[in-house]
Amino acid sequence: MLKIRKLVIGISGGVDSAVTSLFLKNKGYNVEGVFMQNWDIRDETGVCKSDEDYKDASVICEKLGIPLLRVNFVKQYWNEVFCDLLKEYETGHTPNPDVLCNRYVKFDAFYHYAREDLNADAIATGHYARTNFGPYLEYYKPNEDVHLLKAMDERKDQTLFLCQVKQKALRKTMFPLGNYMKTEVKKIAMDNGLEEIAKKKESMGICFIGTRDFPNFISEYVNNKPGNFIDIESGVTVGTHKGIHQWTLGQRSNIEGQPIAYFTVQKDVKTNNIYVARGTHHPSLFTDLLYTAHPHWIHSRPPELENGDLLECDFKFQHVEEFIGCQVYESNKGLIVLLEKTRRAITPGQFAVFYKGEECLGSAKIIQGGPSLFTLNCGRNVSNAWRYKEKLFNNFINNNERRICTM
Ligand SMILES: Nc1ncnc2c1ncn2[C@@H]1O[C@H](COP(=O)(O)OP(=O)(O)OP(=O)(O)O)[C@@H](O)[C@H]1O
Repeated sequence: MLKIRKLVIGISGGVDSAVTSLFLKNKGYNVEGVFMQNWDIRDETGVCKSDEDYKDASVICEKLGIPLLRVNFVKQYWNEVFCDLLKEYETGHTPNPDVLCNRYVKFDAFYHYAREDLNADAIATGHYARTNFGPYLEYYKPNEDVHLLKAMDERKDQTLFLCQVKQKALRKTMFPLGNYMKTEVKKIAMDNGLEEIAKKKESMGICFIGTRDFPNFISEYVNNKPGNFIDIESGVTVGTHKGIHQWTLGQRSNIEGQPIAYFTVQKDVKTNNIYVARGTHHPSLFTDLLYTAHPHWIHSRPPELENGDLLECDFKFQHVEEFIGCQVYESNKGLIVLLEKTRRAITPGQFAVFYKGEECLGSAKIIQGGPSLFTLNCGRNVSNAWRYKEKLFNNFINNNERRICTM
């Protein structure tokens, strides 16, 4: 067990951290709140959402009798999260800033600030996640590493966003909401004088965009480089666009003057061309293979990989989607992941997140999707195409080539 003389909680002004604070206060901890300011640019209406959230955080803390500090992490957010985001968009990828914000800001800058500047023994957040050290670190072991576990509320589970967090901070973090359903949390807030906070609209999407549409926002930071939309089947140019950073894989490409619904399939950074396909279920959008960069394992490298075997586990790369079984093979450039079923729009820049049962093992950034059903089917019938790909994969594994294969 960890002796806790002081605990610092991240208070965002939302219902989850409000109820987390209430729980901690009721348990008698010496609690101090920190509101992190990660972004200080006003949106086009002159509003800085951070000011409104800080006001709510102050109301919560006043009600619960918790001192609150407003701490500026704008520099860390800009350098570690936003610059990476711009770089990713410039190279045609679609990043996940929430994952990086957790890794570099909440579970690094904030953690170190709490530990070193505020002398806290541990931190707490309102994330829906669990660890094997327990919601209040009651099973903390000084000589053991911690495992990250899914939340009880599977719909709200936020382990996907915590998939790059480092051991050091995770070992000393409490997630008091891990065993609660979101509906229960809202009810607790309502029953404890936090009605206004409970009714507050949940923040959706990337916090700093404000009410602007995404293409307008991103064009303020990334230079437009016009290119063509090319029909992947016919090779015919069907329209033009202002830049590959404005489009993401699987997204409907609203091509001017085109009555047909086209969807983004592939981007070519060299030519700025975007390949599009007709219909949201077009086979060029589906693959069951992907390549990633080097992984980050939350606890330790899985024993299967240590032994040079395939790791069988579950995969997910978006919060809303279902888990899917997969086989993971490690190469010297990263991971090669073969999915049990095809998945739509495997998007470079997003994180492939791996689970075994209730445990989130870790994650790796997707570099590239494998050949699509459309590519495989060119000149072959479907079952032949599957056999062909299986052969490629098996050859690859059997030859134990320690390089990324380019199929
Ligand atoms: N600006 C912030 N300042 C301090 N802590 C924060 C801030 N933003 C998020 N957090 C912490 O991270 C947790 C998860 O935040 P996130 O925005 O991902 O989820 P959320 O469900 O909207 O949380 P909440 O309802 O508390 O706003 C919060 O509960 C809080 O503890």
